[in-house]
Amino acid sequence: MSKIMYTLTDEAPALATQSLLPIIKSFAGTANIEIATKDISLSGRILANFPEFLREDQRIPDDLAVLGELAKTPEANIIKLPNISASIPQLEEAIEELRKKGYPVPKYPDKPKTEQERNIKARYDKVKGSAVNPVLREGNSDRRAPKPIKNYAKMHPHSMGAWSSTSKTHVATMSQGDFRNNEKSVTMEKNTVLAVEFENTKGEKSLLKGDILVKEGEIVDATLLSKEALLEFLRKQVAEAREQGVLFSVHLKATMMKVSDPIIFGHVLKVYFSEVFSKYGEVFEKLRIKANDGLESLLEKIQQLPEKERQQIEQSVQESLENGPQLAMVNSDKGITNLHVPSDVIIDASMPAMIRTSGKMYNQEGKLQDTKAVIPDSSYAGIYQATIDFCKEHGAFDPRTMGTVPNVGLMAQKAEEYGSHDKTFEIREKGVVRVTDTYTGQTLMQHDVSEGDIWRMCQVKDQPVRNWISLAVSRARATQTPAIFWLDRERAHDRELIRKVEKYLPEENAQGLDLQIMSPVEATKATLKRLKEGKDTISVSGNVLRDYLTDLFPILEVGTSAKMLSIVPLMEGGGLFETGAGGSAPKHVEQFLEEGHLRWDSLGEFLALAVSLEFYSEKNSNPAASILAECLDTATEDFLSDNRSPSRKVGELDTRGSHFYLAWYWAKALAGQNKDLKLKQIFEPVAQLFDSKAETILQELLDAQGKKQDIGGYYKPDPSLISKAMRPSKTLNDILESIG
Ligand SMILES: NC(=O)C1=CN([C@@H]2O[C@H](COP(=O)(O)OP(=O)(O)OC[C@H]3O[C@@H](n4cnc5c(N)ncnc54)[C@H](OP(=O)(O)O)[C@@H]3O)[C@@H](O)[C@H]2O)C=CC1
Ligand SMILES: O=C(O)CCC(=O)C(=O)O
Ligand SMILES: [Mg+2]
Repeated sequence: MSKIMYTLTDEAPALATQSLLPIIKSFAGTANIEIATKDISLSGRILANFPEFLREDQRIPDDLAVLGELAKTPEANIIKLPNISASIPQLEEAIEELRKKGYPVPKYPDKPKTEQERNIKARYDKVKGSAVNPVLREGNSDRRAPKPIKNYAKMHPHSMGAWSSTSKTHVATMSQGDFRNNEKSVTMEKNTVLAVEFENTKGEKSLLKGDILVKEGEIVDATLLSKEALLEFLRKQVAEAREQGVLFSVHLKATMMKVSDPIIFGHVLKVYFSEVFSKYGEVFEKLRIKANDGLESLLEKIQQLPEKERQQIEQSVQESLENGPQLAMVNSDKGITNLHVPSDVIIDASMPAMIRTSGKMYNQEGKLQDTKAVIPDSSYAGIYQATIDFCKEHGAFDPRTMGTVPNVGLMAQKAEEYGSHDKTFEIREKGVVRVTDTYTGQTLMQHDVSEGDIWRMCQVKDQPVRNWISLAVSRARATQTPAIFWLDRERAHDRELIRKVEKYLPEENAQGLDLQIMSPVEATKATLKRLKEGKDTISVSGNVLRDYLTDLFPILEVGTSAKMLSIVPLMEGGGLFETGAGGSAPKHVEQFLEEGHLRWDSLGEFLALAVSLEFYSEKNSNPAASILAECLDTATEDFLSDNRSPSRKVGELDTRGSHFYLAWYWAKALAGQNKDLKLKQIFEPVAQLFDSKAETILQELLDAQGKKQDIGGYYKPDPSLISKAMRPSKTLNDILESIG
């Protein structure tokens, strides 16, 4: 019998799991469904990758690899919660914590010298950044706001900052020398093997990457971001932000684009703090300070210096901050700027949050201010400027009346930019990079490059593209909603993709459907206009826009992407059910540790579980699973209409209390249905117990708040401590224990 796999991840979702999973297990058990857990947390991934450093009893299986294999089978039924996509500083912190706990995993060798160090670094590089999603996503993405969620937002609109037509907020993006403008793209005519080679000005050749297997019909792109053009652009933006009196902010995806974007982030830091780096560059070199890791890491590492030298550098940093444009802040109270940590400001969440907040970000005084949002590469930056322009002209959106924008996203098999990490290179010297066909020796694409340029190659296979087109058509048909393919005829890669859309669409049953192709900027304008009028439009997009749009629209429409239904129909027939499109919200953990109040909203988990149970029912001919799913959906609707989501404030309902309400409503729905009398019989007494004990349970849960929590770690907390912290109601635990 197949199982439902529930993932153990990090931070707030991992905490929430401690309280929600026992409920899920008790309920699912009544229909003989086994819920198994798989550890894909950052610490779990580290431990699984270094068995030879660990004692026998410390070793753990590589659960991510197991799930990755499972995802390629029709049996897969995986509920995937958000996990940390670690930046280098996060990875180093996690390693440090594990070592302190007696797990002797190696340190991260940032400049490996020996063969062994290179091997260790390669293994860590597999763990860092977005290391989980690409492995599990063996299908394309279908993300949408379910009806009850939209209805809830209409009834209880979240706050939306007003927009002024005089807002100075804008996006700054490159007009030449960036990935978009240098892109070349080809579609493979047959299966073959490619290589990426570099030739310097002396004619010396070296292999950057060989053995790249490509299939017939696969689209392959190559492009580069010129360091010179980037630096010139950044210098101009820093100066301009100061003149314009707006905040300076940079929005990247240093987590997911784990090779290119930390380098770009490092350049931003070096340009903003150019005087600091020109004065103390050599000291930094000695201390192994890397601009890519951010200002916080720099300030930490200079602590090793003698006091006087350290103070001089701190003084110089302070002067740069005073002389430069004001930086947008991540946390004004603590003085954490946009440039402190590369993973603090992540574009998919940060730009929508800014747009929702009147186009403003926080300044050093903790006040909201207009900002220059620097998004160096121009491939997708235009959608945000178009949204800002729309809000300046028409004012903020109104959640009570606006439509919805579901997304069908191309992402299977490491599609496009998100699969480029092993083919991204920071160029060492002037020369040429070529993509060649190993069999014929033919050069498919080539670029002149200079020292520091970031060159990359991306791939997308034909089968995922066909599947994506099919999925778009089936969503458009199922909902009778117009769909727009966000593809840019001015971009080399998109032109190849458009050829496929034009070729495969006629093979689909697309008659009578409104399907169009528009450039991202045009698509944004058309979609926003309809959205404002209360009309729905499906966005059909590539992988990066999938990521951006599935935060942008949900955050505007329903206040957060955590409430999205996020389904990945796996290409081999299994199902991957992601929870929300949001991440793991580190600040939620901070609040929990300080005040014993967790405000993680598990709506994404509830929605994912319902579709997973439904899928289970079909796959295993288990009608009881379908009843559980149906009643869970009813419970979720009641949960929403009674407003049982966690509050932000200590002393009010938190994640644990919200889980209790879900269990209560779910039991009531199961007791109230008449399709499965066995389930009815089981849940009638449970519902009665919940009715009579609700007050006690809620009080027990409330009593647990208001004090500091010790969970014995951040990346690898102590399981018994988190379980104790997240399950403080004995009454509730006993009832759950008694079910079935
Ligand atoms: N699929 C995945 O595995 C993903 C993982 N990540 C990872 O998550 C971490 C944080 O990323 P970040 O970009 O800050 O994005 P997050 O989505 O974690 O946070 C953005 C904001 O969204 C709100 N939010 C999101 N989900 C919930 C929820 N369930 N309950 C309540 N509020 C929620 C919070 O805003 P507010 O406080 O205003 O309520 C939060 O601060 C990183 O480590 C990143 O790598 C990020 C995206 C996806
Ligand atoms: O994998 C990641 O790092 C983030 C994924 C993400 O943001 C998304 O899929 O929406
Ligand atoms: Mg995202």
